Amino acid sequence: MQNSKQFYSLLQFKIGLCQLSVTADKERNIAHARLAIEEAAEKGAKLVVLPEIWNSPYANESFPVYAEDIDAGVDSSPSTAMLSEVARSLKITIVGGSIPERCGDKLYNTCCVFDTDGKLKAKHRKIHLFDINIPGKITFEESKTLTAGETPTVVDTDVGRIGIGICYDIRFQELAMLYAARGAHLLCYPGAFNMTTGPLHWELLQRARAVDNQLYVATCSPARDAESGGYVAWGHSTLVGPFGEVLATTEHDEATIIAEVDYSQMELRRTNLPLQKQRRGDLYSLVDVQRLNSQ
Ligand SMILES: NC(=O)CCC(=O)C(=O)O
Repeated sequence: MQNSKQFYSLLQFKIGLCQLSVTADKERNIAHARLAIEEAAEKGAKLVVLPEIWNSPYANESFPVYAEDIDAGVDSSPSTAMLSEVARSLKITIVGGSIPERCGDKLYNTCCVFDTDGKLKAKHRKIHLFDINIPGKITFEESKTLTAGETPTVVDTDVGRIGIGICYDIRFQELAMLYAARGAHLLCYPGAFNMTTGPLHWELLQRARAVDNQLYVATCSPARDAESGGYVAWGHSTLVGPFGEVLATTEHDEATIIAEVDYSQMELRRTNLPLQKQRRGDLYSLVDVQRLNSQ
């Protein structure tokens, strides 16, 4: 594995995926997320992942109301202040799901990663906005309120090199390939798939990203809320291993998954099936794909 031991200390560790219930009460959501993180850490998790949009309802009307100015510091961002504080006090790494972020006159769907000192290590703004129209089933346009991020995010942490995507980002295999090429061990996708595409695509996409790139994939969804009349999330937060195997998953209710990540499995699978060496870059490359797509 590329330069692995140079920057992270844990080859094997427990990951916690907190599939949280989310309400319209932001203060409650923050306190609730904190309790779930503490519970996961108590059970031994060294890395905790939260869902997409965990401090606010997932709705275009809510994003501007719940948005926080992350760059302006802890006073203007109670959600990230909590994440930073809890990461520092528990000495864990947190992939902080996502929250609506305000920056100037723009809004983003943003994931913050905190290290064991509580420092903000990375900020990923969702690159591919979720604009979908399946008549009679689901219509949603994130682009009505949100702006797309411009930067892929790979971050070195105590628990390995992590590539970050948010929900719809998982549909774009080139992003995962780029992360793998940059030496990521684990891809984390906080995500809130829906009741139409979720049953068919959610697990399929995770397993595809994992097996194609021979690395770990972790996803974390909000728990399903079918009563409030808002967006209904599919749930099913999951950890997939580098052989495409589902290592841990759950249904749609609130739950915390604790599961084991072991990077030696990546080495094993890459030895079993040396895809990176066998790839015929002389016959095809991402540059060719981009060129053909734009013709
Ligand atoms: N929040 C999202 O990006 C949802 C993505 C989704 O449901 C899909 O089908 O893709």
